[in-house]
Amino acid sequence: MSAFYRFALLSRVCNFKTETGLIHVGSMAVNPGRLSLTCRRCLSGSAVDGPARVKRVSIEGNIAVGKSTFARLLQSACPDWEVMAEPVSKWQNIESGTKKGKDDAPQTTVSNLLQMMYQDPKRWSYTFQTYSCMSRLRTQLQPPPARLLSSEGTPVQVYERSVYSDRYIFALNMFELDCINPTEWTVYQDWHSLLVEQFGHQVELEGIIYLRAPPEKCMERLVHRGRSEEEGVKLDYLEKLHVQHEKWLVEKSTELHFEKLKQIPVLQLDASVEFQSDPDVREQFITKVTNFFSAL
Ligand SMILES: Nc1ncnc2c1ncn2[C@@H]1O[C@H](COP(=O)(O)OP(=O)(O)OP(=O)(O)O)[C@@H](O)[C@H]1O
Ligand SMILES: Nc1nc(=O)c2ncn([C@H]3C[C@H](O)[C@@H](CO)O3)c2[nH]1
Repeated sequence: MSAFYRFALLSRVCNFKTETGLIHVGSMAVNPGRLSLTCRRCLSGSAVDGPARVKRVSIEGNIAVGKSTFARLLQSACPDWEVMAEPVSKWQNIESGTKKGKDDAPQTTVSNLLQMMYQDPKRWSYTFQTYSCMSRLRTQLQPPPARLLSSEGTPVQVYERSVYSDRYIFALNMFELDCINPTEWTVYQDWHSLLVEQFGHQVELEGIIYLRAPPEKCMERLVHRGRSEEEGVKLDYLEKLHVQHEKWLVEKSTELHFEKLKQIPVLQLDASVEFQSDPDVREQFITKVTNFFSAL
């Protein structure tokens, strides 16, 4: 595809305006902070139909595949898109403050549940999944910002992972690895189903973006990122998570328990390509995402 055609295509769906007023798609993420993006009608508009319903989409993918990086790209590309980050820092800093010291002064302990889970998965996986799922639920229940509610385009709330990957990727994987025992797995599934059914439409998604890359590439990025809790993560673990993603989102062989989830459209993107230094690749990604959102 020629550069001109790409430019024309992207300009049709989403006009990016620089500070100078020039439409300048190619430099979009080179320096996103400098951009003022205007694409109120970048998605099939509902301006004439009254307030738009906010669509909800999750970004799924293996550890270190690039979800946060991709999410930042989306956030800078269109004001109608609101990205909700995975609450990792909450899992790393759990404050418990009930114990009293000798002098009766209240004491606060901070624990890192992410680290505890990686260091002793048999002991902590169930606890981790209860907390990760609860924090994802809280994120998915947050109302959209006013900016999205008053949008004349098609506003989209984008979540980094979801209550569904919590169950069908991670908790399932931990069960299969024997880090969650059969009783814990039954209990987890029971409350997970109850919560998702009770919250109904509030936690439903309209679409999923699957960032796909070979586990070896994710391992490379994980090592490069150097998050201390992940020091002991082996390629074998990423391979298992890759298989879980493939079964759920590509082969569709994972047993699902929610009707809407069985029909959900999935946009698959090749995340093994380097887009941070390549504006053409970024443009292609944004175009695909824009078209995907407009079709939901
Ligand atoms: N397309 C890319 N090309 C090259 N490097 C990338 C790309 N995307 C992300 N990275 C790098 O890979 C590392 C992991 O990226 P990131 O933190 O976005 O992953 P993630 O999927 O959000 O991770 P997690 O599963 O832990 O939430 C970072 O160092 C990031 O700079
Ligand atoms: N066991 C387990 N269950 C989850 O639901 C889950 N979600 C994320 N993670 C790990 C992956 C990254 O190291 C880090 C940030 O994504 O947290 C999880 N680990």
